[in-house]
Amino acid sequence: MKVLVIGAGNMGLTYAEGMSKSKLLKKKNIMVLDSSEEKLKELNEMAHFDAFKKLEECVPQADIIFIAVKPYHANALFETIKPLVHSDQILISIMAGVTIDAIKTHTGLNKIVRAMPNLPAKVGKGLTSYTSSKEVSRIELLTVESLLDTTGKSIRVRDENFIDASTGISGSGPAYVFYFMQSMMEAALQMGFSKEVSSVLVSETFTGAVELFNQNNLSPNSWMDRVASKGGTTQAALDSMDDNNVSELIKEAAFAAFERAVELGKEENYA
Ligand SMILES: NC(=O)C1=CN([C@@H]2O[C@H](COP(=O)(O)OP(=O)(O)OC[C@H]3O[C@@H](n4cnc5c(N)ncnc54)[C@H](OP(=O)(O)O)[C@@H]3O)[C@@H](O)[C@H]2O)C=CC1
Ligand SMILES: O=C(O)[C@@H]1CCC=N1
Repeated sequence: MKVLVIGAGNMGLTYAEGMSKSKLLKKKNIMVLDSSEEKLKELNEMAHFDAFKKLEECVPQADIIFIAVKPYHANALFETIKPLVHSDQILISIMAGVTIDAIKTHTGLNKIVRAMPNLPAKVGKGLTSYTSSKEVSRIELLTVESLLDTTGKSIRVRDENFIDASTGISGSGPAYVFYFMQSMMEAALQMGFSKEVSSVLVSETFTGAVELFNQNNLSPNSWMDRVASKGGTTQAALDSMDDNNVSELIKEAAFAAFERAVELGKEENYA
């Protein structure tokens, strides 16, 4: 089996590296293509897969084509690969918003997997949701799943609406966590801690809290209760968040990402 990754940015390169480390595929069976000259130079220096510049040299020999370019590059790319593809190929897209129907129409392919990963894939802690067109067989889906799992965990969802929804939760979600971390680090700096100490205070707090959550069967609300003493410091912070409607604002933000994913799919030029 040969896999071609098109677009060697944050996510594409992460998947190519995940697949190569997993030993699922030999080096000669992982092909990576990027349009940027600078990126190609980097790719050529990496020993664990073959780098390509021209689509015609790699698209026809791929069994699985993994598309990891930005949505606004999708249409131009689809147009160029259309004459090079053949109906047995499976196309996996991780592009936000780009629908299975649009991919079918613009590439002529029918075996489509739409997936939504997230950036922790870079350290093997990614979460990828995926769904597929009916033309992808069960056995093919198992192969796809094993490829997605090379960067962390995967979850199969019922339909594309849940891909857009998971974009609002897990796909964009790491940025919400970083937003929270950034604010806490700024508060620590204002309290007089150095940058280094602020960073340790905040990152260890996040790591520890997530570890507690993962190792037990309690809801975040129950954990909040265990941190907060009646009339104490945590309650003062939680009251301040409630007074400022922070919970509702976070939900609104997640829905804004979800709605943007749906909207991107309708625009079809993904601008
Ligand atoms: N970043 C994230 O956290 C997540 C991203 N995604 C999705 O993943 C996709 C990729 O995002 P990300 O990795 O961040 O993007 P990047 O910009 O990091 O990577 C995309 C790469 O593709 C190259 N490229 C553009 N057009 C073509 C083309 N026609 N042929 C080959 N290569 C091309 C780009 O080159 P150049 O820079 O020269 O344009 C760039 O190197 C997006 O569609 C996004 O929606 C999904 C979940 C999470
Ligand atoms: O911001 C974006 O559109 C992409 C999809 C999810 C994360 N990054």
